[in-house]
Amino acid sequence: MQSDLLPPVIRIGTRGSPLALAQAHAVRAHLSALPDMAATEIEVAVIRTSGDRIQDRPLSEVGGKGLFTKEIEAALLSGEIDLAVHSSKDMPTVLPEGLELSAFLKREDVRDAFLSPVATTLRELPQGAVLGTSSLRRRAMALRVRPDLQVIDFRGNVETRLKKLAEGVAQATLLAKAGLNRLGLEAHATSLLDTYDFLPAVGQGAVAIETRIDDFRIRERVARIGDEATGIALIAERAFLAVLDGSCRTPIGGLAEIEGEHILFRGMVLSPDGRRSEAVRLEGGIADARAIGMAAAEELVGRGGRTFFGGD
Ligand SMILES: NCc1[nH]cc(CCC(=O)O)c1CC(=O)O
Repeated sequence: MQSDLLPPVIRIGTRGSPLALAQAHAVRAHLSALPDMAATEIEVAVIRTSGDRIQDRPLSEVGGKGLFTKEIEAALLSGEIDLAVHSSKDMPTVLPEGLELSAFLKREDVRDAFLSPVATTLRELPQGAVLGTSSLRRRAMALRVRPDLQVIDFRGNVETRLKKLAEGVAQATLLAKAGLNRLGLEAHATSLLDTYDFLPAVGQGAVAIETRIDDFRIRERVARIGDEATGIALIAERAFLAVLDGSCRTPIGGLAEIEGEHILFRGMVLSPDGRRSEAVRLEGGIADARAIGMAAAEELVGRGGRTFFGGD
């Protein structure tokens, strides 16, 4: 079984933000607990991405999701690193040839958190209050229930956004509860948004592990630390997103919930101002996860037609 042996050192590639590092270290801890990893040293290698460099423009204008993954995926393909750890929600649906998402850690809280020094919930914010968020989905979802809010762009990592909120740049912001939890900052959440009012982003709360498809030794280890229900949910959600992704400027929410052999999928597309929205809900068996995600998206495309997807 010589060929199954790992090199003495393997490298995990990640972005350098505190959240990304926390996620990479969580994967490292899971891997090093595997019985046959005792003799392998696992390093965490920080890779700076274009998304980290571009700080002055809204990301939706400069090219979206791939910006946070391009350099990391190049390092993975070249063998500089052996696996990459990402927030699933930041991953494009199409990966470079030769790479795959082999596993997901057990999903954290999927909900968005509401953070504000002046109100307990989104609904209780004063009339015309300023909400800081750079997410098209959060903007549209918030405006759907509070059309009076003034939404301003709020870039930067989680800590930067908390600082801006403390400085009064905005009266409220929205952040993934999962990210706050992983950073030990959960006490900053004022309240949590119910997924029935406010659908999370596809993949929210799930840490993805990307590997080279032909690297069987690494894939086999990574598969052993993956959570099966999370993987099934992500198949449905990413299939949903892949059908809709034609327009990455469309606000989209999507969530699959797994209960034993059963899957419940809910999805929504919105106009950027939140005035129009279309929701879908489909359920079935987990074996049909991909088909359910795709069917949900096709249903929305059929109903929304040109209104939401690139039409005028
Ligand atoms: N876009 C940044 C990003 N990517 C993943 C998370 C949170 C962690 C997760 O969803 O797993 C965040 C921060 C946020 O949206 O609050």
